[in-house]
Amino acid sequence: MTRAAIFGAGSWGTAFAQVLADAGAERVTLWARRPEVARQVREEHRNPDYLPDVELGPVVTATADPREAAEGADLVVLAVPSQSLQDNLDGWGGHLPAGAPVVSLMKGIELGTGRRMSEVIVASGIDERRVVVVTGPNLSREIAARQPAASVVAGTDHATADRVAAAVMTPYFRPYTQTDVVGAELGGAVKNVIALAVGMAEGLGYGDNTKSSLITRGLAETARLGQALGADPATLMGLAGVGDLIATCMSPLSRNHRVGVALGQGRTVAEILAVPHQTAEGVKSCRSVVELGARHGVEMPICQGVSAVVDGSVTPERLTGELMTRARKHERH
Ligand SMILES: NC(=O)c1ccc[n+]([C@@H]2O[C@H](COP(=O)([O-])OP(=O)(O)OC[C@H]3O[C@@H](n4cnc5c(N)ncnc54)[C@H](O)[C@@H]3O)[C@@H](O)[C@H]2O)c1
Ligand SMILES: O=P(O)(O)OC[C@H](O)CO
Repeated sequence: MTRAAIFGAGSWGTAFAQVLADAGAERVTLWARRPEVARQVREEHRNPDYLPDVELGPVVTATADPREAAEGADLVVLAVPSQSLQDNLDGWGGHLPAGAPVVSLMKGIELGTGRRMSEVIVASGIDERRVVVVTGPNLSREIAARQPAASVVAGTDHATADRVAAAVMTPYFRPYTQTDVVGAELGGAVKNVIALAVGMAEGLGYGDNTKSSLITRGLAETARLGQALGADPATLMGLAGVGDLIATCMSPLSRNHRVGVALGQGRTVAEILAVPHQTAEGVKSCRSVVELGARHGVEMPICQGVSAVVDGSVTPERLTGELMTRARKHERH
């Protein structure tokens, strides 16, 4: 039976704790940065800041001490904001148990380096074969409500991915194993940026034709980046690509979608982020995705446009005009 340590007690870390518990884990320990969150999970079996309506079972506990969280764990899960991963690993990476699979739930690209989260983890000294990525159309509130969903469990070592898949399978959470870590991570990171664009379209008052066009052309950008980085195109046609893109772009539960709507309604990033909110990875990763694309000669006009709106150099209205008046081209190019 699994003894899991989850680093990051936000929406997804907490919902994933419930998945592991429902899949039969013996113990799930959440590491929370704030002692108050750890106390509430431990004593009240709730995480009011992130999943207020969810009662966590007795198997789920929490601590603010990373050493205590990691002690005796045979499965490690990382669920902190992507841009904080390196700092976090610098702080407590040394406590992670040797040999345990390390699961990344994060969907972002590191600013400045263009690294995927698995690359950050491997660079910290963890063997690549231990690293597994769980990604797909998995909005935390729906998973926490035990609504059926499928997911991708990707690892370069299939046996490790399969072990993780077995540890998370429940009647409402269906994992599919994969060995294409690059495609799985790119799908998860780029869809957040496209969801910002789709949200902007909604905020501007546009309808489903506009959103569908952005989703489809966003997928074309993701596929081009994937091809340049060696991803399997089939991965991006699966749950980690199309699946997550649809869920994130269309759902009012998506934080990226919601930030996009606010931008489309004319609010600035500074105004939106001034209100305490949960992580919308696309706000930071839009720039790193564009830089990664540029480094590999990949044209990503929607991501570039989103990045320009986020940095305040273009308005969503102007971006619409710019995207619609680009030179005509063949659909496959
Ligand atoms: N929420 C979802 O539906 C969902 C689903 C799949 C994947 N993800 C991905 O999971 C990752 C985590 O997202 P989330 O939804 O749990 O975010 P969240 O904003 O709900 O929670 C983030 C957690 O990290 C903590 N945190 C913030 N800054 C930190 C720092 N510098 N160091 C350590 N901890 C810090 C917060 O206090 C919080 O506990 C993201 O990469 C996200 O894209 C989220
Ligand atoms: O709320 P978002 O926009 O971070 O999206 C959550 C998940 O990644 C959806 O699969």
